[in-house]
Amino acid sequence: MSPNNDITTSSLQNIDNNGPLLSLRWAEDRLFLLDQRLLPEHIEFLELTTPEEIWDAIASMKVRGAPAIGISAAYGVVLAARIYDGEPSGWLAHVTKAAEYLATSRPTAVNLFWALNRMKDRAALLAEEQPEIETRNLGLMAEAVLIHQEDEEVCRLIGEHALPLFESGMGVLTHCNAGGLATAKYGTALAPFYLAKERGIPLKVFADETRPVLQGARLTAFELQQAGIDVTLLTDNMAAVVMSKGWIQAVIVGTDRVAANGDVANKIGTYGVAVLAKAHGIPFYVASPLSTIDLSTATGQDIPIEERPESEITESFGKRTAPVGVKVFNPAFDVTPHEYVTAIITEKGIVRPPFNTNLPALFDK
Ligand SMILES: CSC[C@@H](O)[C@@H](O)C(=O)COP(=O)(O)O
Repeated sequence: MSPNNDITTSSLQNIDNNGPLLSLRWAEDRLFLLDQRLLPEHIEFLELTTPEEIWDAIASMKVRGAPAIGISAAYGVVLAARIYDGEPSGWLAHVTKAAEYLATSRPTAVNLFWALNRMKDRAALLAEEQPEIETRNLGLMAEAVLIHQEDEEVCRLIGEHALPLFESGMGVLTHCNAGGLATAKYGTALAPFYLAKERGIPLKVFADETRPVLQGARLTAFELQQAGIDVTLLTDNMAAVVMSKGWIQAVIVGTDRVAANGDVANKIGTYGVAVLAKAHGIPFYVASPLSTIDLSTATGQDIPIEERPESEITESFGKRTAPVGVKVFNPAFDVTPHEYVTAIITEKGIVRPPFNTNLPALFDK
């Protein structure tokens, strides 16, 4: 069934003809979450009302992409607080425990911990200043909404800073999905493509399909096509050939965590793309909100890399595609060493090497 035949009433409210499909929406005391596992075949929104449901949606990648999982987890804390029916003296411990539980859903994207820390800090202040549980819960709600709204603005700014890097007619390769679906709106790596479209600047986007769970094919190709952006889908092993043909003038990807020295964790396969870009003299850009920069992690070697179930590799296209019992290695992310990164584009502007001094400077401004 084509996606357009399958759009439900609730999803229609999320489609704005000039922009991307929104992956998250808070309404009616619940989180409406676009189930990204079902794309591009079905556009279906889940209605989540408990922290356990949010934990499961993050762990099973119904919601994915660093900023989107941070926002979802923040709403998870709101839902946990609303369930609390004890004395005001136990409220903070309950909320903190819920945040710690939500933090166990996925290990690599630092936005998850960043958002949960913000919620915990807010909860601590509210517990100090507000005697009423209801007022505290409203305060937590306001913080989650702020995290959500700020992300949209941050993504738009990343797009504004990145756009001048791309000239009219350029071919730009991206890996995984760092688009509107992975964020509140616009995305990080895909934000300049939306702005280019708005301003009539033609770009040719090449999307790697991104094995094993195909975020490039299912999500990036889908959302760019929906927005009328010129996108060509490639399998991951075609990146070298399109670069050698001279079709790619830049690479831009998102990230799950940037270490203090500029090493970048992103979807498995990103490192290979960066090495290929260097071999072909093509700039390799990383779009990253400040919330994804983790100065407390010294280098990429210190970033925890999630390993996902073997079935993501042994079962594809709805059937078994590898022998039963074969050994499998399935890391969800890799680390691109900073020497392959031409620049990191943030909401505060473009950061170039040396990253170990230029990244901390971003937080002083
Ligand atoms: C703006 S999203 C940045 C990253 O989170 C994205 O590139 C990515 O690697 C997502 O991985 P996923 O496993 O789909 O959550």
